[in-house]
Amino acid sequence: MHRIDVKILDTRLRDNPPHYATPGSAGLDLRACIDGPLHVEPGQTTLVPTGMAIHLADPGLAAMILPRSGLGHKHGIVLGNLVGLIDSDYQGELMVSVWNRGHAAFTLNPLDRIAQLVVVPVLQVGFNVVDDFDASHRGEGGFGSTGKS
Ligand SMILES: O=c1ccn([C@H]2C[C@H](O)[C@@H](COP(=O)(O)OP(=O)(O)OP(=O)(O)O)O2)c(=O)[nH]1
Repeated sequence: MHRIDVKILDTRLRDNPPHYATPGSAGLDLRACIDGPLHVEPGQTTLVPTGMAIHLADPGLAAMILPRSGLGHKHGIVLGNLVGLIDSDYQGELMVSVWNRGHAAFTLNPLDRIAQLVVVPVLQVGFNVVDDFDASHRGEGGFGSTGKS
């Protein structure tokens, strides 16, 4: 198992340090470290602190912030950046861009679980600049080019 360093920046998280909800969870819940209720109006995007920082350190790792499916599906609460990408050398507080894409105002309360963090492996590659690629089956076809009768 990989182990990464975590800083708890908000003392309210000390009683509930980061842990996966179940042994099979892929996502670590991120909580809204806000001082009071925060109303997010339809169409509004607001940056919410999570009270924690991670340092992945290994360039072979990255983390992604993803929406919670229940919040997104039932309430339209998703991410203003769609996906947040956390670099392995980032050491600042994890921030969540909360976007209310729904039609009703939504209230976030302190320590609500607002998004989830997934740690993923990353391949760092070198780029060879070429004039032509080796032939491939697909070539340049895309955007629905397959499966036409
Ligand atoms: O949802 C997010 C997305 C990013 N970050 C942090 C971690 C990430 O490593 C850093 C930079 O993110 P990104 O590279 O996506 O931002 P940018 O807009 O390209 O700015 P920068 O010039 O800082 O790279 O911001 C978050 O806390 N939450």
